[in-house]
Amino acid sequence: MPILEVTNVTKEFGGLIANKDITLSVEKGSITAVIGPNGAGKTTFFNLVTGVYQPTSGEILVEGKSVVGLKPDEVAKRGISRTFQNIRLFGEMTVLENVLVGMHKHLKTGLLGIILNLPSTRNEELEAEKEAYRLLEYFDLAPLLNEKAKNLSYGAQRKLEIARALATKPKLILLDEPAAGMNPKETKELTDIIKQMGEEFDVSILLIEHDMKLVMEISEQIYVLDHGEKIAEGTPNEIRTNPKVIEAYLGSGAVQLGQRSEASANTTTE
Ligand SMILES: Nc1ncnc2c1ncn2[C@@H]1O[C@H](COP(=O)(O)OP(=O)(O)OP(=O)(O)O)[C@@H](O)[C@H]1O
Repeated sequence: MPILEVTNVTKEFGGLIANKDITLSVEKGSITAVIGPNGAGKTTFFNLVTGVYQPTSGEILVEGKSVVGLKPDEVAKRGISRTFQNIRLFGEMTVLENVLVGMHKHLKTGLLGIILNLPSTRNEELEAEKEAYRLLEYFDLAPLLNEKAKNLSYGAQRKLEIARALATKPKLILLDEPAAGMNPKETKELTDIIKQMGEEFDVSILLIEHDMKLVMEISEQIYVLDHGEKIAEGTPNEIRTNPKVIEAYLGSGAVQLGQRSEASANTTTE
C-alpha cells in the first residue's frame, strides 16, 4: 500500500483552479518529486496534503485512511511532517531547542511530570536530547547545537528545518524547495543527505524542487504539474525526454531539464 495516495484532487480559489484533478501516489520508502514551473500549483498541493487547505473535491489517503477534513495538527499525528519554502525556525532558540520542540509530541509524561520533576520525565528528556543529538550529527549540525538558529548560515538553517521535521518521527516528510537559496556545494551536500535520509530515518520523501540536477539525481518517481494540472509522471529519464514537460519548461523560460540554471538556483518565490 502506498504511504500517500491522492486521487482526482481539485482545489479552487474563487474562479482560479490551482490544482485540477491531480492523481499521485508515493510508495513507502521512496523519494518522489513534484516539479513544475512557477505557479504550477505545487505548494497548493502540499497545503492540501498537510491539511492547510481542504480539497474542493477528491480523496487523500495516508496509509489507506482519508485525511480529508483533518486539521494540520491532526494530519501531522498521522505521520506527515513538512518543511516550508520560506524557512520557519525559532530564531531566538538554539539549534538543539529547535529540534526538541519537534519532538515534544512524543514525550509521554506531560506537564505534571515536568512540574513534579519526576525521574521518569528527566529520563525521557535525556532520551529526547540524545535523539536530537543523533539528528544533529546526521546533518553535521552537532557542533552548532548551542548556537541561536538565527545565527546559522542559510544552508545550515535549511538543514535544521529538515532535522526538526524529522524529529516528529514522520512516516512521510514533505520538503518544499529544500535547496532554494543554497550554493552548489551546499546543494551537493543536501542531495547526499536526502538520498540517504529515507533509510536512516525510515521515512518516505516527497519533495518540491526547482533544482533539476538534484531532482533527477535522487527521485525514483517524478510528477510534473503545469497550470494546476498533472502533465506527466515517470522516472527521471522518462521525464527528461517527455515533450510535454520540455514544452512547459521552455514555455515558462524557467529551467533547462537536467541542468542547474542560475534562474532556478535563485528562486525564492512564494
Ligand atoms: N490562498 C490562495 N488564494 C488564492 N489563490 C491562490 C492561493 N494559493 C495559491 N493560489 C494560486 O494558485 C496558483 C498556484 O500557486 P502555487 O503557490 O501552488 O504554485 P507553485 O507551483 O507552488 O509556484 P512556485 O514554484 O512559484 O512556488 C497560483 O496562481 C496562485 O496565485
